[in-house]
Amino acid sequence: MLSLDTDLFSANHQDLANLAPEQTAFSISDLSLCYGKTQALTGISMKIPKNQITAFIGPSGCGKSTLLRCLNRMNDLIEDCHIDGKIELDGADIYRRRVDVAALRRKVGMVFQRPNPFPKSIYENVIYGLRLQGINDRRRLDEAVEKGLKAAALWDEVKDRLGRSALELSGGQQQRLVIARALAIEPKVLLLDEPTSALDPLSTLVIEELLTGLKRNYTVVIVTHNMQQAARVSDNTAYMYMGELIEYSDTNTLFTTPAIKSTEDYITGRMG
Ligand SMILES: Nc1ncnc2c1ncn2[C@@H]1O[C@H](COP(=O)(O)OP(=O)(O)OP(=O)(O)O)[C@@H](O)[C@H]1O
Repeated sequence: MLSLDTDLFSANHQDLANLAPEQTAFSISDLSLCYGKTQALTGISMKIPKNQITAFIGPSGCGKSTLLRCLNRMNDLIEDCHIDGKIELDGADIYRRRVDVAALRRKVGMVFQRPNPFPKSIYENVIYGLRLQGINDRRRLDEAVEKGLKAAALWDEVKDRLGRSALELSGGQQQRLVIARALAIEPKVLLLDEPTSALDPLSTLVIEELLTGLKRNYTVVIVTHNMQQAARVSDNTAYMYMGELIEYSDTNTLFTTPAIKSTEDYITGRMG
C-alpha cells in the first residue's frame, strides 16, 4: 500500500465539477482524440482550477501526455490527429477558428521530460521567447532574465555566469532554466510533461518546491508517473486509464478514499 503522509495534503475539498467560471482555467467538454485510427482520448470532461497544481496520472499509454498537449494545441503539429469536443481557457474556446495558436502557446507554456536548453548562453536561453517577439531593449531583457531566473529558483546559482553556455549546467539546473525560459514570456499556465523523470532525487525535490511556489502566479498542470510526486505537489489529481478519465478529485481524496476500484488498484500498485 502506498504510504502517504496526510499532512502533505492541504484541506482542499472543492467541487471540481462545479467550479465557478472565475476559478476555472480550463474547461474541457467531451474531448476525444484519434491519431489516425488509434483512439487516444475518449469523452474527457473536466475543469482545471486556476492557481492550483493539477496532476494527470495513470499507466503508460493511457493518454496523459496527449491530454496535456491538447491544452496548448501541441497536437496540431501531429499529422492525422483528429480532435472532437471543446476546450475553453478563461471561457474562450481554444479550438475555434482563427485562434492565434502562437499567442495561445505564449499564454500556455510547456516544459518537457528532458531539459532542452538551446546551445546558447544562460542569458539568451531565458530571453529566447522575447527575442522572437522582437524585444531587444537591454534593460527590459535584463529585468526579464533576473525575474525569470528568480521565479525558477536558479538566480543565485547562475547570476555570476549569465554569459556562460547553458549546456554547462547540471540536468536539474537546465530544467529550471527551461522553466525560467517558459516563465519569461509571462504565461498564465505552465504545462509540465514528466519534468523530473530525467533528474536525480535532489534536483527533483528542488523542482517540486519550485512548482509549489509557482501556483501563486500560475496555473500548473503536470503529467507524472510518480504517484508520490502527484501526492506531494498537486492540489487535484486526475487518474486516466485507456484514454478515459476514470476519477478526478482533490489529491487528498483521490489517494486516501478513491471512489473507483480501478483508481484504488492503480494507486496501491495492484495495477499499472
Ligand atoms: N504521435 C502519435 N502518433 C500516434 N499515436 C500516438 C502518438 N502519440 C501518442 N500516441 C498513442 O496514443 C496513446 C496515448 O499516448 P500518450 O503518450 O498520451 O500516453 P501517456 O499516458 O502519456 O503515456 P506515457 O506515460 O508512456 O508517456 C498511446 O496508445 C500512444 O501509442
